[in-house]
Amino acid sequence: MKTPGALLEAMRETAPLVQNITNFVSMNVMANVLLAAGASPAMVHAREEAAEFAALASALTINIGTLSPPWVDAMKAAAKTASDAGKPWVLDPVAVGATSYRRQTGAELLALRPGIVRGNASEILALAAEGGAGKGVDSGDTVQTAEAAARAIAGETGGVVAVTGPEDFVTDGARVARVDNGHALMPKVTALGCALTGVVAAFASTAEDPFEATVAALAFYGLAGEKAAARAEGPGSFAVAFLDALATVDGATLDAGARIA
Ligand SMILES: Nc1ncnc2c1ncn2[C@@H]1O[C@H](COP(=O)(O)OP(=O)(O)O)[C@@H](O)[C@H]1O
Ligand SMILES: Cc1ncsc1CCOP(=O)(O)O
Ligand SMILES: [Mg+2]
Repeated sequence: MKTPGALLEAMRETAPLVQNITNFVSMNVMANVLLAAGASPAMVHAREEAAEFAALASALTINIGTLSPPWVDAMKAAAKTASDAGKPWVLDPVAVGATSYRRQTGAELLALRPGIVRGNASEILALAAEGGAGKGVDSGDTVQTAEAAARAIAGETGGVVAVTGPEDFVTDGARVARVDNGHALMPKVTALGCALTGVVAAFASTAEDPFEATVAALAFYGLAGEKAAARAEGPGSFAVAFLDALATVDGATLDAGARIA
């Protein structure tokens, strides 16, 4: 078993190319977060090229935050290419419970068996068809309430499911972990969940075990949030300090600061 810090260093050594089919809100934030963390982001979503690009990338993220039919076609084609090539793809089911179109698309993407799903508690509940009290993109449920839903999704996909919030929960159906890093300012900056999904993909692209990769990515991200909050006066200065912290946290710092149970 590798430590979270070793997985961070391994990711940085290759600076993996992470393709993101993501929402308009998140594109800039996510690209900057991935660069600061040590990966190489590319936002490529056109139906005409998304699958071709997925063959080049080391990992793929699919985010339904601002979906529309041509994008969903591209998501499915890219997901299939990544799966066929044995590359990790991570689903971020943004606001999946809000509308019937999102519920249907979420179910179709889940049927393509993402290696990792990362969402907030309301999204994981809705993706498992267990309701959820989401308010648009924001969670209205506790992480604990969504643990059974996460296990059910992992059983369905054979992959890893991460539920994020004040304390994150990760399962692959057999193993479970809880990550207690993070700060309450994180949900006050838009797209930090989306950007986290990219960081999870980056870790997964260079780790052998997607469960360990997910846990390490969550601890890294949460620890950077804690370090940024110590310097911030509010969400604005936090957002800037967070990028700096992502670039500054190294393997040894991560192993010393990770709170994983
Ligand atoms: N109240 C909180 N305290 C500490 N960390 C949090 C809190 N809420 C969210 N986080 C962290 O923020 C990051 C994004 O998670 P989350 O807000 O659940 O995603 P989303 O933006 O998709 O809803 C994760 O690293 C999570 O651990
Ligand atoms: C505000 C908003 N609206 C559609 S997608 C999006 C961004 C959601 O980002 P996150 O899930 O990381 O909070
Ligand atoms: Mg989100």
